[in-house]
Amino acid sequence: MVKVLISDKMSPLAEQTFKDRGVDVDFKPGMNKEELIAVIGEYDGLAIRSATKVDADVLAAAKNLKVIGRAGIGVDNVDIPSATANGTVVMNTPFGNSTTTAEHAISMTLALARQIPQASESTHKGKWEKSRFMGVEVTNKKLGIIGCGNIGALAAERAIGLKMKVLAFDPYLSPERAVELGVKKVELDELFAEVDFISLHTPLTDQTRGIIGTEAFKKMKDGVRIVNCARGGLIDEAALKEALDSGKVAGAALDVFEVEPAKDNILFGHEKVICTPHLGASTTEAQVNVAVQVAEQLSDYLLSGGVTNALNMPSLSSEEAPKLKPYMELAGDIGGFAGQITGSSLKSITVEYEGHVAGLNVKPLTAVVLQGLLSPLLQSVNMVNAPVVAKERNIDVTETVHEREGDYHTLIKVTVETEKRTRSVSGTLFANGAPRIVEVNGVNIECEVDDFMIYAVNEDKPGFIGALGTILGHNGINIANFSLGRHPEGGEAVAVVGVDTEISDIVIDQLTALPHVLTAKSLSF
Ligand SMILES: NC(=O)C1=CN([C@@H]2O[C@H](COP(=O)(O)OP(=O)(O)OC[C@H]3O[C@@H](n4cnc5c(N)ncnc54)[C@H](O)[C@@H]3O)[C@@H](O)[C@H]2O)C=CC1
Ligand SMILES: O=C(O)CCC(=O)C(=O)O
Repeated sequence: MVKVLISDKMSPLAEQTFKDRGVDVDFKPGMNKEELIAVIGEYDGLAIRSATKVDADVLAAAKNLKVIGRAGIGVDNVDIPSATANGTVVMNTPFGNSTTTAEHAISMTLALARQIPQASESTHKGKWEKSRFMGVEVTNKKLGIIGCGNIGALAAERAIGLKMKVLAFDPYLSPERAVELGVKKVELDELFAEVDFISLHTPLTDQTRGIIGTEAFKKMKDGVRIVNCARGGLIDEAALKEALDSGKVAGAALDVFEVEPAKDNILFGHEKVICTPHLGASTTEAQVNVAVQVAEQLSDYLLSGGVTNALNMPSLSSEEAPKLKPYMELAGDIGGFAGQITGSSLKSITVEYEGHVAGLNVKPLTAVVLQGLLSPLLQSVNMVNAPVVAKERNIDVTETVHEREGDYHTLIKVTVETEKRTRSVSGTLFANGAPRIVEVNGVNIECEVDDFMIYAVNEDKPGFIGALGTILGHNGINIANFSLGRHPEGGEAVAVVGVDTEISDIVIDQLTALPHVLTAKSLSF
């Protein structure tokens, strides 16, 4: 039975959803790093919110961890490159809390405009300070949205409903989408120069870290108000304090902080700052959404191989997963075959899909081909990290889909180009779903894939098969399958032999020493 750990506070519906799906689940929120490291090895899945930090140390201990699910959007608390290297899929729930977070940003904007938290505190103290809390209207004011994705767009729509004029800076926002939303797409400097309110909605990345800092404040209108319900590191907090003290910024509403949990912060106690403790996603509705979604996504992956909302792997629905299963085996076999017969450094890999397979979701198959191909050459390659590993090594990967049927009703062909030459391996599935290799380097063959195999290329001259059988016999090696093919008579011939035991280097040397043998290799699957 697969086992999952929920290591952050989460709606009880997450635990219930796992149990309903037949997944063994432990709910242990509040563990420190050492406690997590001590137990993580037991689990196949990990469901988290933002408190659990899944760093390289945790992942190094996570020997069985196949999937991490973030019940929420931001995954900056997960070391995705280390997870990828570990073969661990990282998923989030990208829409479950977006409405709630957009509503929080709008609430913070209005609270900032009318100083509601400060006025509330003063009134509770019996001060009745009517003249101290003079506010500003938001109607007809300009709001600058930085990051106009899911939440930014929802916030923009709501601000337009409040009769604000919305400007948006987002390099990935298309002009058409801007028109559809009713926002003016602008460059960042124009946004800074024009707006009365700024609301941040980007992820925290190397490009967005400190996007609001000393230089940005210089470009803003005096009396600007800033709302951050995205991530703490987007604003340089020391620079914000200076801008608030100087009066450049009239107020800031912060849900997120550079260091969280924020128990101590230079902005705490500032009369122009209102704060919430990372409550952007904290509504009953959002927490039910993300808890159920994360439990469903993790269960799907662990039980059926379905991949939804993964950040480091192509998506694969639960309906597609069983259809792809036999192809996964075939793709791994073809990739493994091509990788083992390829000696020198890879320049490019082309994966072609023809016939039935071309109608399926081939992205995960390409990942498995790459895993098979790269595994003989590199250590620690898995289906999740194989595309990244190929890219890091400047290997061009091309995926081509031909809807037409060729000689086979379904075919995967892998062509590998190295510095020295080009090789290819093709395979099909028989009606019973059994994988068959049907072509190697342009030579038609037909062989099953056994655990141990010999691949030999020889000049097509009489006597080779007998000599090969003799060597294997003398070494006590039983032949399970034998497939032969050749280029036009007298050219190169290919022999692929399935055997019952692993082939030693000594046997390979004996085969290579045979007259007319050009190559002999031991393969294992
Ligand atoms: N306070 C809270 O509790 C919550 C905070 N969040 C935060 O909100 C962020 C946004 O969430 P979504 O809108 O769902 O993400 P999203 O991915 O839909 O949108 C992010 C947008 O930022 C844009 N972007 C990326 N780099 C940019 C840059 N350098 N400059 C300007 N725009 C850039 C992207 O093009 C994208 O459109 C999340 O990454 C998360 O950090 C999300 C949920 C709850
Ligand atoms: O889980 C939470 O409360 C925080 C949500 C959040 O920041 C996110 O989804 O990115």
